[in-house]
Amino acid sequence: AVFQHINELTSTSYDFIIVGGGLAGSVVANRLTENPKFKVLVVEAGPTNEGVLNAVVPAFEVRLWKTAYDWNFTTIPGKGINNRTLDYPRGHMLGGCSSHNGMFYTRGSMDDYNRWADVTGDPGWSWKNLLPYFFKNERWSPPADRHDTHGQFDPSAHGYNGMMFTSLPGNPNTIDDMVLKVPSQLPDQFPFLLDLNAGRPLGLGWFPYSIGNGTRSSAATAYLSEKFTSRSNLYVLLNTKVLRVLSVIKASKPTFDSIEVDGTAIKLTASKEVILAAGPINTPQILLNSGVGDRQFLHGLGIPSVLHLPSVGKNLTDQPFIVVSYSVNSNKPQDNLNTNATLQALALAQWEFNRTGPYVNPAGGQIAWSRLPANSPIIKKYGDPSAGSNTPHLELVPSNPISLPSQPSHVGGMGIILVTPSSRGYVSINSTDPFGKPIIDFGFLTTDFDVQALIESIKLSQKFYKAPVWKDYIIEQLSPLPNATDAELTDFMRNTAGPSYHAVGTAAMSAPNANYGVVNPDLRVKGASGLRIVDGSVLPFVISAHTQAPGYAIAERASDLIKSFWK
Ligand SMILES: Cc1cc2nc3c(=O)[nH]c(=O)nc-3n(C[C@H](O)[C@H](O)[C@H](O)COP(=O)(O)OP(=O)(O)OC[C@H]3O[C@@H](n4cnc5c(N)ncnc54)[C@H](O)[C@@H]3O)c2cc1C
Repeated sequence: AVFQHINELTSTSYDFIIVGGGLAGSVVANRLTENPKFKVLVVEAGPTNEGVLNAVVPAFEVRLWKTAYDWNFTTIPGKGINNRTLDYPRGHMLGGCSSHNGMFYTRGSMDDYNRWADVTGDPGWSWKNLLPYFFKNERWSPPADRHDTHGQFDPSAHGYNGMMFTSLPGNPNTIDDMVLKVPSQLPDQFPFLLDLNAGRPLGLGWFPYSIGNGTRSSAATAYLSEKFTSRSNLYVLLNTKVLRVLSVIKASKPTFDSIEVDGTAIKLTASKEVILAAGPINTPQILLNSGVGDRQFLHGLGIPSVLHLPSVGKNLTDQPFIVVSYSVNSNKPQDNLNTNATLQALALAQWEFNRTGPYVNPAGGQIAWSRLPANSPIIKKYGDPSAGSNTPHLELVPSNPISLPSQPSHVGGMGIILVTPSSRGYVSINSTDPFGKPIIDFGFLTTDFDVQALIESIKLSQKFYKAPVWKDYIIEQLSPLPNATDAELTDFMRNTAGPSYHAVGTAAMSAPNANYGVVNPDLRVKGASGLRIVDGSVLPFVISAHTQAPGYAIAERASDLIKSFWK
């Protein structure tokens, strides 16, 4: 059942308590309660996703930012980005970020997973062994407009019986045909790639969204719909913030068995495990508030140390994002959608009528993923942070033209992500107050590799728009200026780079005998009992893609690990 307030709970003791009903927490809650013997409580700080139109209409995702459905984080001034602070939205509702993300559904490269298996010594995290878990998550479905998708994906790379809908873009974008001509005109830089999720994402192709029947599919809609929350062993408590995880010492180890929540002295207990799934920003914050982290640091703040784990909150990774913009010739009505209220009303009416039209696409239809060449002087000089030769360094997403009141013509261009950054940051706290805002610094552009690779990406995007197909479309490059020097491009990036919202790594997995890391490959916290972490914070490296698909695979596998541990 779903409860709005802690006073509604009829019991304070459970087998498992899951902290955070976000992407991973929803999956684990669903899978654990497949076993009727497990009594599971999910505690989610935010409200329900149900009935929230902006979490349903794919194109409305950004309308949830800076609302009560968002944690509204802000980073501290970043050294590599000219001391700018950045807004950092995170989903504050059932489904977590999966209820308000961009819905790109990308797995990354097989190398990403194989490196992770190597580093942790657990082959279960390899590409081959995780594939069944991707399939358990994915239910491939027709696009909203039911267009013929032949030649737009590889059927063997997808799951058809999983929990969450995925589909190719469901409404034509005005630049689709031009983008798709680039591979034949510039085959060396941008070869056509049939499927970006088949393990070797190098080239240009269509990408899927977590959308089914023209609506957002999220961890909440897929794993915590009424069909599942009506299970008699599943309890979902909303609007309740967890402040700390609590332990007792057993056999000289901290054994976690309960949680402290906002606004009540009631302690909720877990006889088997507390599972932290609060996401890569909040999970380390809760750990630090609970005395799990670097002992000396916590001592300095006046927090009694429960478990000395210096890696908590370290290794924060996200991928820097920049935009190269152009003025473009565009005369399609759809390109005025962002400013024309009549078109917007029509688009919403169409969506409401039969879940089709421009509002079924949150963004573009294709991605070009590219790798710096093996003989690149950047790699020679600074090393290669990627996981291997199947792995892209750069993601280029050609963007649909929009009309801007400040510009006489439409504006289009390229969103660029450095998917394999070598910069790292941290999440921390600066007081004993569990309600305090976390300190967040991504360390963006603090390594030479990142700066140089992004300079390269701008040049690559310029090559992209040199393909003959763009001749009548591109008017001029607006920003950065087309003839900018490398020094000017560096300034441009430091002044404009933002996040991709793909935070990971702050409670990283490592081999059981490693002298760093927060969890073992089975996701149990090192040196403790009764505490597991299942969310994006356990990723040791960011995947060379967007992070929701790996999040689902982690949570699906974690559920099996937990089930077999308690068999
Ligand atoms: C704006 C945005 C756009 C994105 N776009 C994409 C995309 O297009 N494609 C993609 O693949 N990925 C995207 N992502 C990333 C992806 O959504 C995340 O990687 C993924 O959701 C992380 O899952 P998680 O389980 O680690 O955390 P979350 O999904 O963030 O779940 C954490 C949950 O814990 C809850 N919580 C936190 N603290 C507490 C507490 N103290 N007490 C109780 N509950 C708590 C939160 O409210 C939340 O529900 C995007 C993310 C954002 C923010």
